[in-house]
Amino acid sequence: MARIGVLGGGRWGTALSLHLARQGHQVLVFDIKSEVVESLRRGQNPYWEDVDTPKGIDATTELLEVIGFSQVLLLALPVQSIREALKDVDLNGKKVVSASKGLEVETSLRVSQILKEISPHCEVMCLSGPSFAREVAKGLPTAVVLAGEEEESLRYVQSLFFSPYFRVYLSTDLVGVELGGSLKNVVAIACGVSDGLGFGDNARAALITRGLAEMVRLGEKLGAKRETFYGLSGLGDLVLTATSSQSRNYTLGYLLGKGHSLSSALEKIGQVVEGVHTVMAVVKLSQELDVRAPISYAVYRLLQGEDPLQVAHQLLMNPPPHREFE
Ligand SMILES: NC(=O)c1ccc[n+]([C@@H]2O[C@H](COP(=O)([O-])OP(=O)(O)OC[C@H]3O[C@@H](n4cnc5c(N)ncnc54)[C@H](O)[C@@H]3O)[C@@H](O)[C@H]2O)c1
Ligand SMILES: O=P(O)(O)OC[C@H](O)CO
Repeated sequence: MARIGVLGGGRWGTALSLHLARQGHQVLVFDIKSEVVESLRRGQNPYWEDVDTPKGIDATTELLEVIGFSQVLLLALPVQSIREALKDVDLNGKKVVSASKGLEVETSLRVSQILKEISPHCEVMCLSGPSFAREVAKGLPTAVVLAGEEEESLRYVQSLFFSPYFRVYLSTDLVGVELGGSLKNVVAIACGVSDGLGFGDNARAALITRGLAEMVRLGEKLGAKRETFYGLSGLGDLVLTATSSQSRNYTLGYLLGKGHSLSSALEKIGQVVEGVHTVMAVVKLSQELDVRAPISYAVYRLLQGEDPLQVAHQLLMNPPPHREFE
């Protein structure tokens, strides 16, 4: 049994807390929203009425209380809030497992890089893969990957999460696992737009495949291993997110394709949509590194308010015919 602090009592932080408490761990959740904290303190999860909340979960609005309590810290905050939220705390010597998926807009950094800037001697791992919060909360079968640099820590954290319905595979490609979970959100927006425009199943399959190629091109330039993108945190999460109306990123794209403005789509969803921010960093990185990223550029232009049909036609028509792999 371990003491696990969870930073962020949103859907993902809560689903993982439910799972960890069911494994017999003691969980303390931190969130800025008092209604989330109060609900967890009453023994009720704030999001899913049909999911029982096991004993072993407490919650607080005091960040330092969670840091002091935890043997392992699980980070499930929206990526753009991480630096500000953690700027005054000392995470040196802590094992931090990031479950957030995205890049920081200002710096284009991954979560592990942000954490290392804040506390250079913390040990960061990343838990990622195809995993909708609601399904994990309900205890439905899920497989994810845990990446990090220290074999012993990976095995320890794997043992904390592992259960018959929550399989955790290990990887030493931290860069690739973080990038897979971040970049797939942008491709999922594109697939949602395509479906919203009524382009059909062929178009979505093409976008997923060419989107994966785009993720690999950028990922390799940033130091990731190609094979990681064909695993759970890459293709696995891309397929899940780009084909399901449970995904906020896909839904955002779908609403844009149906003619909603960005602000009205975001308001309708009312939860964090990481791809909206990550695409800014992706466009900047692909320019700096001279990587072809037509799908990400198309998403970027859409989010600037350009007409979805026009952007889609340009995406399809602009590139001259070329080989599939070159
Ligand atoms: N929901 C999923 O299915 C899922 C699955 C895997 C990964 N993720 C990732 O998890 C991260 C969080 O997503 P979510 O679905 O939980 O979002 P959410 O919109 O459900 O909740 C976000 C939570 O973060 C809290 N928060 C925001 N800023 C904060 C701060 N400074 N301090 C403390 N709390 C703060 C909010 O109060 C809210 O409770 C994202 O990076 C997302 O990509 C989500
Ligand atoms: O709802 P989304 O689009 O943020 O996706 C959630 C998870 O990343 C799925 O693995």
